[in-house]
Amino acid sequence: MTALLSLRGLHKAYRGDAAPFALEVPEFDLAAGEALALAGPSGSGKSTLLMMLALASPPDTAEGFGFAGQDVLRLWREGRRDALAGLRAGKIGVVPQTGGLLPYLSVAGNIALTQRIAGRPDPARVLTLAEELGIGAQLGKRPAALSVGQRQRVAIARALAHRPALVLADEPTASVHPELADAVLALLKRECAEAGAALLVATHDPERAARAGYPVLACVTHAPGEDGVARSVFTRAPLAEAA
Ligand SMILES: Nc1ncnc2c1ncn2[C@@H]1O[C@H](COP(=O)(O)OP(=O)(O)OP(=O)(O)O)[C@@H](O)[C@H]1O
Repeated sequence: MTALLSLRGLHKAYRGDAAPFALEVPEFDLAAGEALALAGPSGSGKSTLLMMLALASPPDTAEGFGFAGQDVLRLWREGRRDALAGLRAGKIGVVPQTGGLLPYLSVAGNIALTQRIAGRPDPARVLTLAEELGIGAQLGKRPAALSVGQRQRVAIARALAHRPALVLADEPTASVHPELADAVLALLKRECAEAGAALLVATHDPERAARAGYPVLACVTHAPGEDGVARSVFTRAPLAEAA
């Protein structure tokens, strides 16, 4: 199995405040089409990791950062922000923790946004995703006229609309009613599986993720040591390369 995403020796720290924090990822591979939940308590670095995987912020140091056949580390080193933005727009879908929908666009416009940015308009897919996610009747509305759970499903549809290779969801059930949370997680997993997209879901609720069928990778957290830095480590054995 070849890795879609491959991280080696990645390190990111926030030092400038009263509670310095460092994230370490010694090894981490994710295969195309694979789903995984990243679990850790609040402040353990899940969002920090997802933002690096979304190519929105660089690691401080790393030995390797490969994604979709690209050397992301080199792109950051060479300041190739255009290439990073193109990779992000074409191959990554993000479901934010809350919000993120554009209030002046309709539901249909919001879902189609990732297609527009990727340069791959596909109105039929917007309709299909909306139907599958149970928001087909809401396409003409603005986000403000939707329930919180419906908005979350619009964000999921938008993250999938341009057929990304990788979907990153940051606590996608955080603002959803507990009764709906299991369904949202299952639905996200099913939609990604059908689309062949790899999926990483950050969660502080590993039991819920496991119930929805996700393998769970829990981070190891270390309280501040003598240097005052709290550390989190996310690690996972590398994938064996296909013969
Ligand atoms: N821009 C920043 N500047 C300084 N420190 C930051 C910054 N962003 C995050 N941190 C710190 O990094 C640590 C990890 O934060 P992060 O948001 O990644 O955790 P999380 O696991 O996603 O938390 P939550 O579950 O509450 O969303 C926290 O201690 C946080 O205060």
